[in-house]
Amino acid sequence: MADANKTLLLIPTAGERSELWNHLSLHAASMKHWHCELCGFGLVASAAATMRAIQTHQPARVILAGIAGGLSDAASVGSAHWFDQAICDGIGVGEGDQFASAESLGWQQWPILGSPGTDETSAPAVGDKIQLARPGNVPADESVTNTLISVCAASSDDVMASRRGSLAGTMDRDAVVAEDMEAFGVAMACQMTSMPCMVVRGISNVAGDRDHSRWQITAALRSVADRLMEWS
Ligand SMILES: O=C(O)c1cccc(C(=O)CC[C@H]2O[C@@H](n3cnc4c(=O)[nH]cnc43)[C@H](O)[C@@H]2O)c1
Repeated sequence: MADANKTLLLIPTAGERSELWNHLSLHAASMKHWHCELCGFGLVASAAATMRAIQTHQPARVILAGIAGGLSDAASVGSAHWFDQAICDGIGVGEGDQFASAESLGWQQWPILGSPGTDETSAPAVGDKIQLARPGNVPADESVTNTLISVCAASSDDVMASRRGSLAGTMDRDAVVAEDMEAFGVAMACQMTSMPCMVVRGISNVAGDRDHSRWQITAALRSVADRLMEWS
C-alpha cells in the first residue's frame, strides 16, 4: 500500500543527481521521506524504470527533476519550472512537417481497447498529452498551461526547435516552454498506476544549441533545487 508521506524523486542521470544533491544537502532532513532513484535517459528507459521504482517503493507521488532545453522566452537558461502537462513528439506517422500524432489519427496510446488484461473501465486513457500535478503551495498560472514536450532526439538546430515550440495544440493558453527526453515516459507510467506525477526542469540550454560551452547545467540544477526546497 502507498505511504502517504513517501515521495519518489526520479532523476535521469547520475551527473544530474550528484549536482542536484549538492544544492539540496542542507535541506535533506525535510526530505527524509523521499526516495531518490535514477530513471535513465530517454523515453523508453524512463518509462520502464519509473514503473519498476513505483512497484518497489509504493510512493504517494512521483517527482521528475532534471535539465531541459528552453523553447520559449519564458524558459531562460538557468531558470527552473514546474509543468502542467507533458506532450510528446514522434509517436504517430511521418516526421517533421509531415508528422501526424497518434491521437490526431484517432489512436489512444493507452489503453489499447480490447487487449487481454486491460481493464477498460478503470484505465485512464492517454492520448498525446498527460496532465501533471503541481505542489499544493505552487499554484498554476491560470493564464498559461506550462507544457513540456518529450522527444526521442533533442533538437539539433533552431528550425527543429521552433517546430516543436509550436506543437502545443489548439488551446491558446497551451505554451510549449521546454523539451526534454523523459517526462512523457515517466508520466505514462504514473498514469498507468494512478500515481500523481510532478515535473520540475531546469533550463540548461536553448533547445537546438549544440555548443555545450553555452550550457549552464549547474545553474539550472541549482534552480531546480530551489524549486524543490520552496515546496518541501
Ligand atoms: O549533444 C547535443 O547536441 C545535445 C543536445 C541536447 C541534449 C543533449 C543531451 O545529451 C542531454 C539530454 C538529457 O538532458 C535533457 N535535456 C537537456 N537539454 C535538452 C534539450 O535541449 N533537448 C532535449 N533534452 C534535453 C534530456 O531530458 C536528457 O536527459 C545533447
